[in-house]
Amino acid sequence: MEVRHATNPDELRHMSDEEIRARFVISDLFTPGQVAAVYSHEDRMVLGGAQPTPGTPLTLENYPELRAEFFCQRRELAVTALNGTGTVVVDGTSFQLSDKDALYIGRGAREISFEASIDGTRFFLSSAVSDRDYPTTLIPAAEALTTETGEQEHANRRIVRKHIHEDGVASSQLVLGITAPEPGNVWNSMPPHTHDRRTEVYVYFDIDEQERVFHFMGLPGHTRHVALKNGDVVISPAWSMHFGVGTTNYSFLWVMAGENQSFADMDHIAVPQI
Ligand SMILES: O=C(O)C(=O)C[C@H](O)C(=O)CO
Repeated sequence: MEVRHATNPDELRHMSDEEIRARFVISDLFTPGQVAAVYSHEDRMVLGGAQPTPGTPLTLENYPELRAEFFCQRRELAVTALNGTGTVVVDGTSFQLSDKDALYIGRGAREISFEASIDGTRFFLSSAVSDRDYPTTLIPAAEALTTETGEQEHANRRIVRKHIHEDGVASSQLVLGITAPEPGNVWNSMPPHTHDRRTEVYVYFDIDEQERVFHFMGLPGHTRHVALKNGDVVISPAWSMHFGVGTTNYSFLWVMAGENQSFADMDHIAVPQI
């Protein structure tokens, strides 16, 4: 498993475009027939992708970097179907996931495998260290806590769906949801914000091959951007703003881990300060 180190905000200003991508962007999580994972020292999150081909299940391995007896020995894990339909089997119990459903898997689960019902099914994996055993629970997209935010005149009207959150399925650290700008709207997470108590990771998806999302990061007054394609992941350290604009409509999964689980605990940055 690749290991990514944590970053000091002062470093970002001096990093080349290539160094920024190498530190914060993960572009190769989804390969047919494989599970891939990256360990980030930002709040010790593990981010992964599983893309099984129908008829050939994949198993989550116990990566040596974890120095654990099994992956979830000290960790909780969220598995989200970005696209497609499939089954996640946890210690012999099967959970059916379709488009944008999430499965919370509590600490202590030993055997985890992924099966696809259709070609192109992609499961995104996000994991954080857990201090308790919470029950494994399926959160269908239709049961996510759904709110609408933003304004058409700012091209940022969007639907925010919260799957794992403070008032929903219990977890130790993970908070997870999926946001989709409404048709004709392209900006996300505006006005920008930081939350010094949590790392946040975005996965952009539902994007055609010829389109891109430009994702901004950094401190107010010192932003950098990365151009992202379908399935790309970007890590935002707790100190970093995180917002983006697409050349088209798109969806993104966001997942946080850290000191607290309070979605509202954020510091907004006014647009002129960006
Ligand atoms: O579009 C939005 O606004 C979001 O989805 C915000 C993310 O959930 C986020 O960055 C929470 O910190």
